[in-house]
Order: sequence, then C-alpha cells, then structure tokens
Amino acid sequence: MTASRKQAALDYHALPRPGKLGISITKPVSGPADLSLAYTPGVAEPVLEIQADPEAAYRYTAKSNLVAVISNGTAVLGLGNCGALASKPVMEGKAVLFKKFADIDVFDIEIDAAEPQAFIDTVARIAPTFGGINLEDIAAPACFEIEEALIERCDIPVFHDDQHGTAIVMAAALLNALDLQGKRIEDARIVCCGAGAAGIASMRLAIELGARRENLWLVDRKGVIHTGRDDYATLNKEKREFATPPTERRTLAGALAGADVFIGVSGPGLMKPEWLMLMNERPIVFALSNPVPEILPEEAWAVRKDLIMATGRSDYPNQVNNVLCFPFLFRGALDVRARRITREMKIAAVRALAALAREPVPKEMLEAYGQKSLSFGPEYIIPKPLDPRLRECVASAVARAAVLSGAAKQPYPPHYPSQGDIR
Ligand SMILES: NC(=O)C1=CN([C@@H]2O[C@H](COP(=O)(O)OP(=O)(O)OC[C@H]3O[C@@H](n4cnc5c(N)ncnc54)[C@H](OP(=O)(O)O)[C@@H]3O)[C@@H](O)[C@H]2O)C=CC1
Ligand SMILES: CC(=O)C(=O)O
Ligand SMILES: [Mg+2]
Repeated sequence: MTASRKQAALDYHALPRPGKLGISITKPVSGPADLSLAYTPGVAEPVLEIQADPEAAYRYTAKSNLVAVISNGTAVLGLGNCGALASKPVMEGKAVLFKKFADIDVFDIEIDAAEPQAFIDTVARIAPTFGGINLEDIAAPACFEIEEALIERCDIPVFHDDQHGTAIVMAAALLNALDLQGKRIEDARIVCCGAGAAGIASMRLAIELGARRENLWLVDRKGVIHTGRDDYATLNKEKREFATPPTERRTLAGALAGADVFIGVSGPGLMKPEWLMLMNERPIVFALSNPVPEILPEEAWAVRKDLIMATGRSDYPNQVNNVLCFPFLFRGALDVRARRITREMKIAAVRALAALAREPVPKEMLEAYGQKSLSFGPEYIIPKPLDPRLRECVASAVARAAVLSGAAKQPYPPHYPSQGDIR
C-alpha cells in the first residue's frame, strides 16, 4: 500500500470518531412515561413473558435481527495470528457490511481465548443474546472443532464465514468461470493452495457440486498433501480427507502442471507468474488471499491472456469475497428463523449468486462502479457487492431452502418474492 493510502485507511478508522460503528435507539425515550416503559417498571413485563416462553425474546427484544460476529484473532485475513484485539477493525468491518447490505444489527465480539474449549464455552454462554452467530478469522484446524461444537450447543444458526461464506462465493464464481472456459467441474483438475478454513470448505463444496476427489490437489506450507508425506500421521483429519496417493509432484508448481483451476486461500505472492504457463489452456486463477493475493492480476495477465482471474479485493474485476454471501445468507436465515444453516441453504446461495451474474446489470450498479457496461463474461463472473439485487435474490433462495429442508421455524416470509413452489 502506498503511504497515502495507508494514511487514508488509518484516518478513515480514526476520524471523526474512532471505529466504524455506533448503537442507535429504536424506541422513543423522551420523557418519564417513555422511561417507565423502556426501563422500570415497564421492562418487567417482557422479562416475565420471556421467562414463561423463551421464543417471546424474538418479539420483545432485538434478538431476531442481531448477529454476533465473533473472532479470537488467530487468522485475521491473511495476516495470521494478530490476536483478539487487533482483529476488531475487521469484525467492525463485517458488522458494517451486515448492516449496509442486509440491515442486520451486529455486535462484534473479540474473545481472548486461543484454546478452542475456552472459546466454545464463552460463545455458548453469550449465544442467548443473538439470532445468529458468524464466526470469523479463526485459524484451522481449531475452527472446525469450534464450529461443530457450537452448532451442537446453540439453537441458533452458527456459521464460520471463512469456511462456508468463502466456499459459497468461490463455488458460484467457479461454476460460471468453468462455463465460460468451456470446461466441466466433473473434469476439472483443481489445485488449492491453503488447507485451512477456506481451503478445506471450498474443496468440500466443490465435491458437492460435482468435482472429483481424485482431481483435487491440496497444498499447505509443506507442499502437496499426499499419503506418503513424512508428517502424514500427524496431519489433521481435514487435511487427510484430501490427501492424494503418494506422488513425486510435491510442490505447488508440481501440482499446477496440467491443472485447470488454481484457488489461492493461503498467503501473499505464493503463485509465481511463470507457473501459470504450467496450467492447461484456458485456466482459472482465483487468488483470494487478503489483503495481498497469491498473484496480482497484472502479473498474471502479463504471462497469459486466456485465463479468468479473480481476487478477494474490491479494486479488481471479479471480487470473490465472502461479503457476497454472509449478509444475505443470514438475512434469509433470520427471516425464517432457521435453526441452523443446512447444506441445502448453502447450495441455494451458490446457485442464486451464479445465476445473478448472468442477468442484465441495472443502471444504478453501473453508476456505483463508474462503468458504462458490464455483462456476464471473463471480467464479470460473479455479482459485485454493491448490487442492490443481492439481498432479495440470495436471501429468498436461502429462505426457501431453509423452509423446504425443514430448518425453518417460521414460514417463507410474505414480503419475499414468490418462488413458484413456495410463498
Ligand atoms: N476472498 C475471501 O473471501 C477470503 C479469503 N481468505 C483468505 O484465505 C487465506 C486463508 O484464510 P483461512 O483459511 O481463514 O486461514 P487458515 O489459517 O485457516 O489457513 C491458512 C492456510 O494457508 C496455508 N498457508 C499459509 N502460508 C502458506 C504457504 N507459504 N504455502 C502454502 N500454504 C500456506 C496454511 O498452511 P499450513 O496448514 O501448513 O499452516 C493453511 O493451510 C487468507 O489470506 C484469507 O485472507 C479467507 C476467507 C475469505
Ligand atoms: C474476506 C475474509 O473473510 C478474509 O480474508 O478472511
Ligand atoms: Mg475472514
């Protein structure tokens, strides 16, 4: 980042008041009569209602539209283990996106607990406050154990954004990119650099969508994950799930020979431009690490012109970033009061995002991005975050899937668009 951009980023966060969020009051509090309703004695009435029936909390408190964005700061973007406090700007940022794009209120919570059990117990104890929990920037492999335990212990949706939000957006973009490159997911050889939260979930979802396990190559700091590796016995079970048979192709460059797709969810600058030449014709390169991708688009374009390129950033075309998922997925889940986020809801989000990119782009979006035209193609494989259609499109698909998969406690909302088979 240039010195002036760095200063602009710091000023944005510091001025005119520190941070990016505040709290607003939703009821009149202008005189003693209001006070006697908002506080004592009136407040005792909803307390007693909720004590008698916990579901009444959705009627009398902010719970129904309140999500916790929770981190322990162990994998902050691609910056690594920065600690709970230093993760706060990112968590406030996620809160801003929830509010801006889906009108969901968020408390960001940074928990100083690197030990999974301490983290799990803390989150489980504060869960009653919220309608949903978005886990963020928690490093693998602890993130898998943490999410599993919290889904089990909480009666509200728990969703690890870096796993599933990333996987959903990556999958939607991948389906579209493969189509444009004239390839099928069933045949595609996919190399994923990064075998953490985002990498494991992305590969699991790719399989759900038709990718063949034997075509997937997962790479971590020590290279290709294969059953002949010295440290195989000590690898976590999520990495072992994707281990290839013993191979001599043990480096990222080795894995890339003859690959159709590169997915980077690891760290900055790990993909060398010359390695792109090892890939098959018409390759797909998703360099998704933030803030600095595995390879910059200008470096990739300098080497070959037949690729489709995406990053996680807002300043290049094709932003494959979980912001395209979490606000809208939670909107749909909260609106039908889903108990959990099911496989069906995730796949519905993938399909909705992929389909929206193929629709004509509204004028207001072109204006927002200062572009004259934008249509489905190599530089537009996935909708853009400021697209006003995302909320209705993704939330309604998720809500429908929640209702049809039996996860919803409430019917499909009357104000949502009719989906033909559901109202
Ligand atoms: N665009 C988007 O929407 C998103 C992007 N991301 C990005 O993905 C990256 C990973 O995030 P996340 O999965 O949450 O983090 P994790 O800490 O869970 O996983 C990081 C993974 O990257 C691997 N890795 C790190 N350095 C290297 C290297 N030099 N060579 C090979 N592999 C390496 C690690 O290997 P090992 O297991 O050996 O330690 C680990 O498997 C971050 O940069 C993040 O910004 C994440 C979520 C969303
Ligand atoms: C986008 C995001 O969640 C990440 O890079 O961690
Ligand atoms: Mg994240």
